[in-house]
Amino acid sequence: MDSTTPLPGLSAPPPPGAHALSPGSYDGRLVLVTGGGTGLGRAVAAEFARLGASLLLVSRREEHLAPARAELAKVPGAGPVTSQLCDIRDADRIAEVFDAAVAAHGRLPDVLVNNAAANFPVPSEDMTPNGWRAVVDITLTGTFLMTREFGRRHLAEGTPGSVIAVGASYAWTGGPGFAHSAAAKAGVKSLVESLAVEWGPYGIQVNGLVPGLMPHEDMTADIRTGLDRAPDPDARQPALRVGAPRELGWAATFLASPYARFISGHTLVVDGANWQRRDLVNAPVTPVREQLDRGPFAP
Ligand SMILES: CCCCCCCCCCC/C=C/C(=O)SCCNC(=O)CCNC(=O)[C@H](O)C(C)(C)COP(=O)(O)OP(=O)(O)OC[C@H]1O[C@@H](n2cnc3c(N)ncnc32)[C@H](O)[C@@H]1OP(=O)(O)O
Ligand SMILES: NC(=O)C1=CN([C@@H]2O[C@H](COP(=O)(O)OP(=O)(O)OC[C@H]3O[C@@H](n4cnc5c(N)ncnc54)[C@H](OP(=O)(O)O)[C@@H]3O)[C@@H](O)[C@H]2O)C=CC1
Repeated sequence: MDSTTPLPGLSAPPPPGAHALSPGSYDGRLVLVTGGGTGLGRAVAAEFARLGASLLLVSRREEHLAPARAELAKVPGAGPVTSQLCDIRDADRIAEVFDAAVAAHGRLPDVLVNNAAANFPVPSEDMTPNGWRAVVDITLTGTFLMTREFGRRHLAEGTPGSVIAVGASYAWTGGPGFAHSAAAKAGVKSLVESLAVEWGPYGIQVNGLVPGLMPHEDMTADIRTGLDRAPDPDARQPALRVGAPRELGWAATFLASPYARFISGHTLVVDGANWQRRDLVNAPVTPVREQLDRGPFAP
């Protein structure tokens, strides 16, 4: 390969509609996806549906859930798709969601995908206590409350289950400009490790799943604006491309499958090695305030 030949990077994923596991692998299984109405949650739900799963989508806004329900019900091979409105910070409402799952689907969810999270870019010195609380309560406490209810129900019934918690790689590295979310995701990673040991004896597997940069049309405006400031996102990744949401879905369907039953307490990163990236000569530091176009700090 001479210096003029373009580098291949990591190959493009198989096309939408392809699946890694056999058709019908999830027939008769119920998968609950929080935040399943938008973005990566909807993409993960679609891959379970393609393999025959029934779905229960959970989030706060019907305008997110209704179109997703309609779209996912049309996936060839999908089981019934229902949804429940719920703020995952509300433990009482979460209990009602599990009651509704049994009423609608005749079974507890076999798989819980904790995908819902909250995030906005902000320099830490500007962050309000309420802004911190909103992100940590949704991302960490909400994940705990959903997982606790899933575990309690299965322990009471003596049935097995699989939990996946969607994380972010700044759980390991810290996330300048996203300190609340990074701290919460570090908590999620730790929670996975604790619960995998606590509940393994009861047949409940608990794993983390971390997407790399996977742009999608539902990204919040301020994250989208931040990304738009950096042209050619593909060239900024070691894979020479960003991730496709379906790649997270394929990883999730593997992690909750019988082939991954001995994997528990693990956090799988699907990011083409982006979080491992280190340069001998780093790019100059741009302070977070400057990245976010903020003027000098004014207390
Ligand atoms: C430098 C930019 C680079 C960008 C490129 C990198 C991208 C990497 C991203 C990697 C990881 C991604 C992780 C994700 O989690 S993405 C998921 C994002 N999705 C969501 O957040 C869901 C939708 N979001 C929300 O609903 C809201 O943002 C919120 C989380 C705040 C919802 O909570 P709640 O309904 O309780 O919120 P309130 O409206 O009552 O607000 C609570 C306090 O938070 C303050 N707030 C809210 N939004 C913002 C904002 N955009 N900026 C600053 N502060 C905000 C709000 O003011 C409240 O605080 P106060 O009462 O003190 O005012
Ligand atoms: N996209 C990316 O590149 C990356 C994403 N991630 C992670 O992937 C996951 C999905 O992110 P993404 O799809 O991009 O983001 P989205 O903003 O599309 O999804 C967030 C979802 O969470 C739901 N949600 C937020 N707050 C609550 C709440 N209190 N109760 C119930 N549901 C709630 C929202 O639905 P509603 O508003 O209806 O409540 C929405 O569907 C998150 O865990 C995120 O941290 C990590 C790294 C990179």
